[in-house]
Amino acid sequence: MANQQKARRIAVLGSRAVGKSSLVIQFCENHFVESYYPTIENTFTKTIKYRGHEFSVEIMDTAGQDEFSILSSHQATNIHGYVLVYSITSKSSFDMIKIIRDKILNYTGMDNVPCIIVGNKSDLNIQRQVSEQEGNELAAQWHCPSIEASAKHNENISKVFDLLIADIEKVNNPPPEDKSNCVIS
Ligand SMILES: Nc1nc2c(ncn2[C@@H]2O[C@H](COP(=O)(O)OP(=O)(O)OP(=O)(O)O)[C@@H](O)[C@H]2O)c(=O)[nH]1
Repeated sequence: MANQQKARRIAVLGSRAVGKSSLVIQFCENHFVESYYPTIENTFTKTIKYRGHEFSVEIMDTAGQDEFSILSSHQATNIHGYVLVYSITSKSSFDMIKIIRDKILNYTGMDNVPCIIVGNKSDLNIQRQVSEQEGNELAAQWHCPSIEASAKHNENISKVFDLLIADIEKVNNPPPEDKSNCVIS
């Protein structure tokens, strides 16, 4: 049973041109696309190993969101975890992931969902508009991991998906409750 693959669905969301497709293509196909082609929607699959288990992961690369776009049902439901991407060079893209997460929570009716905050384009430090601390503070508020990455330089890209799978598994297989403090009267 240990070798049986578990299927997981991940959606990658964020503003336009923050590097969602670049990040997914770097992860699944190991190359960087310099040119910019706006995405409508694309799905990729990849096997990820996490703690001795193999996960068959379907990654949905979505069109860039703005405050007026509406999540489609398949972007918000039947998804195990979300990669919320902003660019460290764009404060508005950072603000957009807060709007997107609110839309996901509204849509799913959940208080929290497994996700990871990704500050992409970390190679463009000179154009930085969002500090690493701002990303970390938001992650602390949402109880999720955050990471800065560069799809261009393939920095921290596979870590994004490892951390998200870990966050998803925390929800699906929570550690056993510590009953040591139970008092039976
Ligand atoms: N310097 C740098 N450029 C990047 C990086 N990631 C993506 N880009 C560039 O940013 C532009 C947009 O990248 P995409 O991956 O198409 O962005 P997207 O978020 O998928 O865009 P939409 O499909 O419109 O939502 C492209 O020109 C990429 O080459 C990165 O890590 N560093």
